[in-house]
Amino acid sequence: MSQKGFKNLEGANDDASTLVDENESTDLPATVMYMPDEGTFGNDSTTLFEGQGGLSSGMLFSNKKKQLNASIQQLNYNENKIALDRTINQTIELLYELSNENKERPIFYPTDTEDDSSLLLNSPRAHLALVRNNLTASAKTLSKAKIPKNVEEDERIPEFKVLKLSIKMGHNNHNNDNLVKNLDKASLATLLEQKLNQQVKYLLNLKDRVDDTSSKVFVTGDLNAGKSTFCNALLRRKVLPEDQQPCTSVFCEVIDATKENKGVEEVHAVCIGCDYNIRDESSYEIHNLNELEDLVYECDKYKLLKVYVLDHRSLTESLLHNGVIDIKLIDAPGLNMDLYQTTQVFSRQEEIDLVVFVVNSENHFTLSAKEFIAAAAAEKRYVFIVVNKFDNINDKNKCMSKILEQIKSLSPDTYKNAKEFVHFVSSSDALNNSPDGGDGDGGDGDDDNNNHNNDSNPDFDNLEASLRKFILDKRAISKLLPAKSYLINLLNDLHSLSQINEKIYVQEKKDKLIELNSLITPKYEEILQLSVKINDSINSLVEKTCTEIYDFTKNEILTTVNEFGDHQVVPYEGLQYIYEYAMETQRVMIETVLSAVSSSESQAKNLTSAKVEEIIKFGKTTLGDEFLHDKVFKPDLMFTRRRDTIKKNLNDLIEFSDFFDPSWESCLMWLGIPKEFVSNTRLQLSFYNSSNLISNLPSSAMSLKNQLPTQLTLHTLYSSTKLLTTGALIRKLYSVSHLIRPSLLKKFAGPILLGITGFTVYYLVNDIPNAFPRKQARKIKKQIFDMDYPHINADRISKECRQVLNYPSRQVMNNFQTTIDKRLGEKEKLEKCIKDAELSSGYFEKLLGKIDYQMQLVDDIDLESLNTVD
Ligand SMILES: Nc1nc2c(ncn2[C@@H]2O[C@H](COP(=O)(O)OP(=O)(O)OP(=O)(O)O)[C@@H](O)[C@H]2O)c(=O)[nH]1
Repeated sequence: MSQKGFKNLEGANDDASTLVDENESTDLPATVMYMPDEGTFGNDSTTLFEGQGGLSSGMLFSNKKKQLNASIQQLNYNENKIALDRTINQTIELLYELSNENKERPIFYPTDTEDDSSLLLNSPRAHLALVRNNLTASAKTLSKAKIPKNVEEDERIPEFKVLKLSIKMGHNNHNNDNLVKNLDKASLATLLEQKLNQQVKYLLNLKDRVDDTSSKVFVTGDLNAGKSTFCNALLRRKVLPEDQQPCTSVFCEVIDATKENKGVEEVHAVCIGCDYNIRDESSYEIHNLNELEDLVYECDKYKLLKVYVLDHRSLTESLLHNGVIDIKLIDAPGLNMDLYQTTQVFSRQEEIDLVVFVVNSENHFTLSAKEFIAAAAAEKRYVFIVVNKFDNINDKNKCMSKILEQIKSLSPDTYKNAKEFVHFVSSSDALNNSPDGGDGDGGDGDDDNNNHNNDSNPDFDNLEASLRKFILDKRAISKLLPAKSYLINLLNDLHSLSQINEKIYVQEKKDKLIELNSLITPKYEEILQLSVKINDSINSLVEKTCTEIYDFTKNEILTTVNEFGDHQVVPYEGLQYIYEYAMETQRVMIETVLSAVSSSESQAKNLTSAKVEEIIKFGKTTLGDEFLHDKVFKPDLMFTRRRDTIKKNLNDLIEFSDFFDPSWESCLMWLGIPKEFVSNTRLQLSFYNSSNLISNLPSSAMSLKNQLPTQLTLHTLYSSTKLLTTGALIRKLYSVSHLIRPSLLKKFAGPILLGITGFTVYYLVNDIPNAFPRKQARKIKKQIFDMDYPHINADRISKECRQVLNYPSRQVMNNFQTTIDKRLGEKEKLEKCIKDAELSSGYFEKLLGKIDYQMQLVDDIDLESLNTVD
């Protein structure tokens, strides 16, 4: 034995009564040891070494060797127990870890069911498949797997042994697979969470079971199969009530009274809801053994009956009182009693070491029996099968082969070791053939006294011997193997689950990355770029439109104002209506300005409407269905506010001087000179205004003489189609001045002056209809320019248009933003998915490593080979 193996024992909660440490390995253990080969017990070795008892040295050596072997086996047992304990703890850690992962990122649970018909009858999954086979109405209506036929075996969805999810508790749920299949990932994750928690509890129970020095033998079977009779036959006493009618409906745990109840035979009835504690009498009711007949029916009151009995047979005969380990026999209610009881029987499995299944040889296996054996065998590997009431069978060989055939598919290991594990017996005969016919207490209390003749029931003796051998001798197998098998199954399930998840997440990461890079990111970037482009286009469209509106409004007002004064705006009715004429002229001029503004507004309105449509079209063509246009544009509501304050701000006071506007130009026009001519000479005549004359005359005085023409007549002035130059005109005036003498002047001055005055007055009065509009136009124009009216209105109209255009623009851009947000959301979601998939695949990869390590550890626990010294 390795040093390491001994170290492992340190600090462990070992079976202290049988543990031998390194220093003591040469000494024999002080306790009684069962000698498997002989079926006897060795005494204190020191006595043997001292030669007391009169044994020969050869015998002493042989005894010592056996005791050493027994000690080594015990050490092996303890070492294995510690290794199992440790693996259970570490597996619990793995379960916690998995459960936390499941909370963070739901674990994928495969739900497709496999085509069971492909399973070999003896394959590891065959028994469960068989159970399912039987559960469905017909073997042919098995749910077909969704997996394609050509998928490799290793890619098939595994059949979980331990982590199989079920929606309803209980075993008889026909539609469970289908129900589970239809669940979504989150619901499956919740179910898995519950399952993982259950497994933690189960493992903790398993640990208790491994640490528990006693062995619990669970006797179950179909209703009325003879379970109680079988237990009684093992005790060689009628302790448990037997009846032709189903009777046992409460679990009865038969315990050796010598060890646990100070040798007092009695029943401790544990009520439903109470936790049994032998030292706390309030946790149970005490009854006599003979009351058991009534107590077993009280399933509504009691959950467990602890039956303390004394077995006075020898240590080598008694199973209960064997001197090696405490054995507890649990007589369970019949499986098909009712659903609740059956479920209870199933759930008690987790706290038992060995299952003895009693089947009525007349009926063979029922459906629930098959299901129970399959489930028990999956966990415990070996199931004892007692085919009872064999005395009633005529064709015993036929019955045997039929039953063995069925066991073959239910528990392959049991079938392989049928000699050890399958027994055809008659419990009633065994009980009735005992010396006192099963009525007494079975012996005189002498442990080493073998007074009874059991040869009359070799089959039952054989069964009893096998049971003893398995529980006592092969304790490592009977006690620890179920725990090991369970761990292997659980770790296998965890391995399958992790492997599937790792594969799925690696694939998911790959798929999602492809989706991200080829679809989502380009789509997101496309919409982003499009949004920038559309934003620019819309902005420039709005800008262009507003500038256009500003320009034409300003232009419209300016043109209108500039045209004032060129002609009368209202008909002139005569001097007597001069004031009305003035008022009307002023009003019409202002109205004209206002109508120019108004026409600009309606033009702006039309243009804005067209541009609003254009902007919406932008949105529709670029965003398609994603563009939500829920606002209706109403152009009529534009420019409904008070337009301007021109009337208020204009000085409309009419002055006397407003009616007179003398000028050469107007005078000439009044005289009937064509307008074109007047406007062409306007510039030249402006030279003769006083300021020009003052500044220009002195400098050009010297050259004047040379410039004067030789002839200048008014006729020339009127008839010439050619414009007279200023110089020519002055020269002509100068030459005429030579002809005018003072006497002549004196004679003509008066009438000329009178004529001029009369002409002037006449001109002024007649020019009123033109002079007033001209002057008024100048006045209004000046005021309009002073108040910056064209700009203010152009600005106002274009601003309102901008505001209106901003609505659809904003709507389009908001829609873009919504789409961008949506795409970004999709992108981020996918990125999170990828990250999660990466984390999950990494997590499962690591977990697989840990599970593999644990599996290796469990695999290394060697329960079957025996270490001995030669
Ligand atoms: N012929 C014959 N009858 C038996 C044998 N074992 C049990 N019986 C009878 O079968 C009947 C039922 O036996 P029980 O031991 O009460 O059966 P059970 O399985 O404990 O019954 P429940 O616990 O109520 O399900 C009794 O009348 C027994 O006498 C046997 O080996 N041979």
